Amino acid sequence: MLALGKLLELTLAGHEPAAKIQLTHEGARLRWLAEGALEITPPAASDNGLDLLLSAGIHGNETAPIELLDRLLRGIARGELKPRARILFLFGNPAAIRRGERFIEQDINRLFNGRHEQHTGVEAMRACDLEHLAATFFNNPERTRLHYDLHTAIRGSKIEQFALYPWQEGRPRSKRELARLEAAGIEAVLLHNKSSITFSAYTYSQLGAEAFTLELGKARAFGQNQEVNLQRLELRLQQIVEGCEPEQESGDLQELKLFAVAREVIKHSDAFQMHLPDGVENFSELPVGYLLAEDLAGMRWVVEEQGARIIFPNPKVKNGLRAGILIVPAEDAALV
Ligand SMILES: O=C(O)CCC(=O)N[C@@H](CCC(=O)O)C(=O)O
Ligand SMILES: [Zn+2]
Repeated sequence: MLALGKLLELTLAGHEPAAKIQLTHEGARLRWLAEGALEITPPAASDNGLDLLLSAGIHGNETAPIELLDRLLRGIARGELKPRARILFLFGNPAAIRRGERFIEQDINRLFNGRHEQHTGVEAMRACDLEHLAATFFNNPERTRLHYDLHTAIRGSKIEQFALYPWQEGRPRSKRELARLEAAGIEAVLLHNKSSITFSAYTYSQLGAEAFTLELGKARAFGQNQEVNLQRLELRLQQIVEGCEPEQESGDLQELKLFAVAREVIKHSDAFQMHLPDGVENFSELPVGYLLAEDLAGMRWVVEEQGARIIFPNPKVKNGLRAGILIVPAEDAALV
């Protein structure tokens, strides 16, 4: 196998490879760009015009997606997977991956769309670097641009694998991309309804990519991801890499559940309290009238929406950040 196929090993060791460029027997080029960043260029004659950004480890303890990207990259470096797309592999937060922690100083997935400029430290610098790497990769608007930012969640979930679809004023959602996610085993999609400061929101709104955050199960340490079943996603990613996806069968998205954001719960102060049991799962339903959270000055979040569910409840986030999202089923999402 080509040594650059061991990007994860290099990243975990904090090593820079001696040779930055290597070629497979078939002529695909692997180029190391920076820590945790490797670009694949297919032979010109096979290039199908897709630019595919695959990122994982934006949160350092979310290891199942990191292992998945490692397998894909090794397959390419061994010549078993023959890429027809340009690909950028990114391990998002190397310092946090090495420690096995969500972040070192602050959540890097709240520092995109320029937010890093207001901060200092390891995550702010890395978010700036990731924006540049992604912008340089997606620099040709004539090519098709697709970004999957792969995550696992802090807690268990009633719906194990789901996607979050960023928002941009006036931009329609792609039915084709939703069908692709459905074929990859994704069970539900949450449609954001305002701009955000996550990595996928940046590539979607600033770089014109179709972009998704994918939540794939519960976060566990390296080597302990047997319960995270990534088979369908892995197969679909292999097919996208090789440009051999089966024709999109269904147009009706029968199996895919769509949700919309009803409200984001923002933690304003240290007085913030969330009234949920410790082990509550993502997508748990909450009845109308339920007192979900309280904060200073008598601020209260009471559920008013029929069919409301909670995802990502986390009262430990820093003040000013999202401590949970109240979602509702979305029936009439505009898709093209
Ligand atoms: O499990 C949790 O509480 C958080 C899981 C997670 O990291 N989710 C992403 C979602 C990003 C998005 O909204 O697209 C995050 O919070 O960064
Ligand atoms: Zn995450």
